[in-house]
Amino acid sequence: MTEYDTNTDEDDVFETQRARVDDPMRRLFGTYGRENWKPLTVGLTASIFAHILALVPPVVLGSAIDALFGATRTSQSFTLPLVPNAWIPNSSTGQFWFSAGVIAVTFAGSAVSTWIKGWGLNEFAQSIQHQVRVDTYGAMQRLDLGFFADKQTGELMSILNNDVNRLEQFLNGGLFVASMILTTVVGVVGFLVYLNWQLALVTLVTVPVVAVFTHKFVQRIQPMYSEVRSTVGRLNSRLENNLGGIEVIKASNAEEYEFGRVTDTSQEYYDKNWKAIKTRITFFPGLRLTAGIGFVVTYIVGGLWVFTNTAPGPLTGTLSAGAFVTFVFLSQRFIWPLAQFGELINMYQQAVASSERVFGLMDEPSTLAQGDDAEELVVSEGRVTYDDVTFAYEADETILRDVSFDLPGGDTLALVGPTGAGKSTVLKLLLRLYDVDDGSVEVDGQDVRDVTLDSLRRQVGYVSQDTYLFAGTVGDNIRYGAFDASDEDVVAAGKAAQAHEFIEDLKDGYETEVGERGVKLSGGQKQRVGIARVLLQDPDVLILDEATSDVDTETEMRIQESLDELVADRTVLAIAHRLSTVKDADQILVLEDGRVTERGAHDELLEADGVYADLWGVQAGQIDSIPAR
Ligand SMILES: Nc1ncnc2c1ncn2[C@@H]1O[C@H](COP(=O)(O)OP(=O)(O)OP(=O)(O)O)[C@@H](O)[C@H]1O
Repeated sequence: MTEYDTNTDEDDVFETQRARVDDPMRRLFGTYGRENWKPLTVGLTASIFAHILALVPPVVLGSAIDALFGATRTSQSFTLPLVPNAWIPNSSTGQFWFSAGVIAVTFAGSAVSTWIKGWGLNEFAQSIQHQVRVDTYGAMQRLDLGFFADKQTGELMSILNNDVNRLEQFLNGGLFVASMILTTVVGVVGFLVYLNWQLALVTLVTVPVVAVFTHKFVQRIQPMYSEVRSTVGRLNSRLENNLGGIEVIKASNAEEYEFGRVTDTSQEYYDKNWKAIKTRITFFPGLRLTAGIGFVVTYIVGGLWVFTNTAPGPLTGTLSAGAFVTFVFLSQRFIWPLAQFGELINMYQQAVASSERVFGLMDEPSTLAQGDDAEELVVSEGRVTYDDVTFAYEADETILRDVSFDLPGGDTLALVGPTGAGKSTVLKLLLRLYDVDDGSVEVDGQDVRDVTLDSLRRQVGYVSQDTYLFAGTVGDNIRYGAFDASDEDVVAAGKAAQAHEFIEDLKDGYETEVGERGVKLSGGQKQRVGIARVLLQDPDVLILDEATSDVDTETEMRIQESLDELVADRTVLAIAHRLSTVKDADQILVLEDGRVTERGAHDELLEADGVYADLWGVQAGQIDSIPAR
């Protein structure tokens, strides 16, 4: 019995998703199974065939003992169940070679069938695994950011990995075990009853013992596995957090502290797992003992029967030596499949839980679904209009209230305001990462909710404060989003973003790997790669979340130059931290607690002597802190 999977079922954060799925196994087989019925049929047929063939040698041996190897061999002719007598040679020597041939052919047939079974069931399970994973990822990728804000990456990864893999395990291993149980138990028990129903009853005495023993074992070990699974979860998140925060650990000189925490969590896993292992390793000897008792009882009863030539106790009739040998051999064959029954039930339950999570995620509705009548966004001028926009992330916590502005094409809007005022939120609504609760956001008179997401995001570019780079080359990262761009275009974008020089200085130029999340580049370099990326996309409207991070004066200048190149001739909405961006903006909007409290051009706002004048004073170094108002 294998150790069960290491995913947590308890405290399931996907409770809501799971609850909405009815009969997930029917859906799994109905949707994905149906498409892959050919390898399934081939695999199951071959599996059943292989198991039946494996039962043949003991049967042939039994017949051979009675007809060929005993002292009385002339009195009984060699026969085989289901084989016409006409096929069997008349002479004893012929019969001997015939029986040897049948056994050899059976083994060869069993080997070929096992190979075909392996091919069929693996092909079936792997194809479904692939299709389910890709479909789940596709569905997940379409969800809005609110969903991702609520769920941890590790939790979603566990669906895409553990749950999908668990389905594969069930579809391959589970179906194999099911076919084995069915064929072997039905085949063996049927044949034993056919051979001698009375001795069969004696042999089958072990069946309830195996069933009870297995049931008790599963009952005991299940909670232990649950504990193991949750400690694995804790260990994983500890390691994930530590590796992600390795810089902070080093900078805070917390290596020893973290080493201790990892050691404790790992020790906890060790203890729980060892407890489960101790129980698990008693199961197999216990099963062997039960099988042994069955063997001994069958041997004694059957042996006495043959030995004394009289039916022992209340039993009646005769038993030949050959039937006895077949009996003893076959009686061992159904113990193991029976013991696997508990495992099968367990695998099935796990597969149900996994497919509920997988399908639940697939069915998660996106609140940003695009309507069937969504049209392409056609940008002519690039005018951006917010009309009384109200928005909340959580139902009862309004973040933006009645935000309105009208930004003519080609103009720049600077959003300023204290931290948490809602500046980023305003911009996210233009990209339609979230939908407004009230009011509207329009580009050239088209509501962003009425256009296709694809056309919107193609024409509205976004430079974030912290450029996310994907593992890959610098060139790949610049090309991201404009995948067909030529090498020349990529270099031109690099040059325009003032990034060409440093890229050329890298080991392999544009082919240099940037490492995970671009760790091999500095903050300023990453930003310029991000700007080159957006330059290549050439959007009409640009969202700019300026970085606050301190960079040296030269980098600052370079970034400014690349930004100048970027914002030229585009409509720009910026969260501005650079004095120049704010000062030169056509409109400045001061946001406080989700409301627009001041608006106008730089000089007008300075004159008004409000919050903006204070913010400006602090930034420009004219005053030390914002005075209380
Ligand atoms: N995904 C989210 N779910 C719930 N609340 C959020 C989410 N994102 C932001 N908020 C909240 O919305 C408010 C506005 O956040 P926002 O990021 O728009 O502010 P900001 O003005 O851009 O701040 P900063 O200048 O610090 O970046 C904050 O109170 C924040 O806690």
